[in-house]
Amino acid sequence: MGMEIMEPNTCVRGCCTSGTVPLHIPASSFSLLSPIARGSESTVYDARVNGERVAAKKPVLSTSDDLDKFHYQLQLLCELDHPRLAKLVAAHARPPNYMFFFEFYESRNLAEKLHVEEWSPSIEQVVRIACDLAKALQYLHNIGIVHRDVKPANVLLDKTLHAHLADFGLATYKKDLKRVSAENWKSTGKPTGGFHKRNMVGTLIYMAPEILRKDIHTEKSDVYSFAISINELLTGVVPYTDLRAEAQAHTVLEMTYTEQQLTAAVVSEGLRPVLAHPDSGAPPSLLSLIRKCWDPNPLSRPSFEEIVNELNIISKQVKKDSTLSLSSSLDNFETGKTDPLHYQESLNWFRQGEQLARKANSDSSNMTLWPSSFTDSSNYFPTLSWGSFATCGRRETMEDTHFMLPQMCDKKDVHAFGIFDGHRGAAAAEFSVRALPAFLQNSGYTCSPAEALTEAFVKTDMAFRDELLLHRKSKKIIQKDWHPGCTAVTALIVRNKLFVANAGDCRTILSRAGKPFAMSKDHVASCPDERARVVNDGIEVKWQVDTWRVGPAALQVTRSIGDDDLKPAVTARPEITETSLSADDEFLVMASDGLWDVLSNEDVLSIIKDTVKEPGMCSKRLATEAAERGSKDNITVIVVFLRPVSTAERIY
Ligand SMILES: Nc1ncnc2c1ncn2[C@@H]1O[C@H](COP(=O)(O)OP(=O)(O)OP(=O)(O)O)[C@@H](O)[C@H]1O
Ligand SMILES: [Mn+2]
Ligand SMILES: [Mn+2]
Repeated sequence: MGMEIMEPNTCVRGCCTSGTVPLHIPASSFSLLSPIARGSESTVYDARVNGERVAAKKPVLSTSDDLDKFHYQLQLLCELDHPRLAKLVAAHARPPNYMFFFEFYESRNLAEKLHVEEWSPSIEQVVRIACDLAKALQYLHNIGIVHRDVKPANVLLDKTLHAHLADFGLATYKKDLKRVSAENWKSTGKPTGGFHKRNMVGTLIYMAPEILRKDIHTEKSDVYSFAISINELLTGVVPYTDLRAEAQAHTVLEMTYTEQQLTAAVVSEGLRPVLAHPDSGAPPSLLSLIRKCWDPNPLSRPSFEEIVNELNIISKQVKKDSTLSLSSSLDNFETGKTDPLHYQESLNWFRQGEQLARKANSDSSNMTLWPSSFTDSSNYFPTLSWGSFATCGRRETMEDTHFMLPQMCDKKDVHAFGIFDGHRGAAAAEFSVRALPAFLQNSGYTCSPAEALTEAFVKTDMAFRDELLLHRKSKKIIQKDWHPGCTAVTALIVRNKLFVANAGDCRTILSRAGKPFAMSKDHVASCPDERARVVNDGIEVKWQVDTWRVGPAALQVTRSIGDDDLKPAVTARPEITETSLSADDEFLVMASDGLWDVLSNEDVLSIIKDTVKEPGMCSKRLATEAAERGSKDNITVIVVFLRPVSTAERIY
């Protein structure tokens, strides 16, 4: 910044000196613009010094103790010179203005980057930031300084996303800490209350157990905070707040730990934040390093010298892996876009489901789908005609999908129909519409129709979630907290038997002797049984806005395919109903909730009664009616006539 130094370059007391940093720049050379951050002990401003952008940190100085601290910090800052530390470029250390001026780091602090911007760094970026931080701390420790406030909010990122450790408000020479403690022990035989207050500093969730136990801060306490911070960087989750994580964090939330309870759990029960999952793509060596660094025993934690060495090895490994996986993922990936932000949309989920379906059905030649032993023999056989209609309605995007497989596998008495209603995107619905019929067929060679339906739902759900995980790992999906799902209903007719499998709030009804006969029940959180089941499986159900909703995602349905943030409570296991068809059964209507939101079962029957008896026309008429009655959702309808429709009836 090439600033002129005015001699003597000292603070007002003469205790701080520097050969390179001007310590009393004239008031005319700087201006404070807007505040960036307001802490309890200081305010940080966006500022200019000689026209250049800097961050001005103006401490609150209300007591002489505060003034002493300012001088202590300035002395310390004047000694620092390392590229991975926030750089002091000037100071004003004379009344009436006491201020530090730092080089400005454009990409904000790591906490904001993660939790406000929802940045999801690649493993390479994580390792690089970990290296930056470790080097900064290694340097500090080598010159006898402990930082005592290592946390993402004190890690500043520059334009290139390199990290700079900042905030030396609590940094101190180790020798000073030792001296304080020795004095205290000598005079009273025991640390005093005031001593506790002064020394138990930092931010609770990043504090090592020994600090929580009110021991002296050592280099190894910084190592602990470093580990908590790096894990936060890997997971994107603020320590102890993850609603979705199981086990440990769960208990924290459910019991709404107070600070005291959290302290007790960290100190005596060894509670730690949930470690990043290996599926996140984090190399096991990095995870094991984090675990070593947050060991309860400070002496078992590695030093920063060891950490830097280990990170260098990990970094090389990660670079090698990423060049390998990049080339292979490009091979497999045929769509044109290369911007990772668009991967998620450009993934073709229909094709993903289809490819899987092909794999599932590789060796099924000369096997029979549901031999007659699976269904009772009866003289009645329905005569089918079918049609469908699907509309986006007032929504901008279509997240419903459906399939119709009459005469499945060329069996003229086996038919399957299904509707999927996607939420949080169409991915799950697109995947399932291709995968589920394939799984159904595959299980149909060995299982009963009801078992095959259950298997098809469960396997589709698992396959979809595996697929998601895979793409998250390969970074084709980088959006955090994207947990697409879909509800699903499938009707399977095997000879004279009708089986309906349902998970969610699509619905299937039968017109039986002129009356609606429900073949499925809506799985929504407003249904007490379902609500109790979900709560029992560990996910909270709360009344929000207008209805009962499940988990942080505030889902209304209680069963679905996908939604991996709510598994296993929001199960993909369908409820299955079965019935024997007879001459009383006129038609079957299946539809997504866009229809049922505004039409009752009775409405649907009476509309069909008034419509030309052609299933495609009936479906369209129902959807149009629902749209006219104000449905705001996507609407998909399948109508299947189960009896021959006379020409007269057809024309109406
Ligand atoms: N050099 C800088 N460039 C850009 N932003 C900065 C810089 N220094 C500080 N900030 C911003 O101001 C925030 C507060 O800075 P700092 O941590 O130094 O202050 P503090 O008052 O000690 O905060 P606290 O004690 O609450 O952690 C940082 O998290 C960062 O967002
Ligand atoms: Mn800070
Ligand atoms: Mn601070």
